[in-house]
Amino acid sequence: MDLCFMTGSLSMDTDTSKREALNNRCVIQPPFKLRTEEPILFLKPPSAYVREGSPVLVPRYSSSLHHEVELGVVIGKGGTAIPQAAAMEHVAGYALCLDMTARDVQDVCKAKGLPWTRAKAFNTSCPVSDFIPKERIPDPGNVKLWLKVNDQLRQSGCTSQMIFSIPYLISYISEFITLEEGDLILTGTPKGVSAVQERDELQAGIEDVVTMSFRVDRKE
Ligand SMILES: CC(=O)CC(=O)C(=O)O
Ligand SMILES: [Mg+2]
Repeated sequence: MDLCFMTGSLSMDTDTSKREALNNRCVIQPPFKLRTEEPILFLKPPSAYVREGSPVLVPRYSSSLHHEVELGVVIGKGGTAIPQAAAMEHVAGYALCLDMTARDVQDVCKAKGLPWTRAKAFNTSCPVSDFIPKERIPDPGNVKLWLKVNDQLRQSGCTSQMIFSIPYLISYISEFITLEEGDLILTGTPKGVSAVQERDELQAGIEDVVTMSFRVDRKE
């Protein structure tokens, strides 16, 4: 998997009418001003990926590392300006992902109008499961995700609550960033994000499709 695109800021919502209205729009229209209802995007580099067996590291500069469980969409066929109608043809499959976020740092960045790179893109900030072939999730817009910390359920939600559908996100991003095979798009997290501590055990899953676990450690 290559670059990791993240969609953020309240990416899941329970207001169906708002969701439907947004998903019917796919092209950025001039003037090129970010509308608040557009997805907020940020990037994670390949060094953010971490696989089971290796720990998630709390950055030295953070005292509030949060978990965000998310469905990741793996691009199989690249493209530019992909129409929503064709978007799913570009999907190879999925991965269960955690968008680990240094919330204290993100709050400072938000207050100062700075980018979220230090809060979201540090080493091990993107734990990922094994690749899940597309056929194993026939309806990615309606799967349940969960996350436990030390066996306590913290997050439980359904991708039907996403504000932005997967075809919309692929179309939206590819308008200005060419998507490439292996890119991973994280689609937003359900409610319940909370802080983790050194030595915590994180477990997450997608229904009966996949589970994964990670231990939290502090960078020496
Ligand atoms: C405020 C955030 O960190 C947004 C985000 O990443 C999300 O999944 O929502
Ligand atoms: Mg997130």
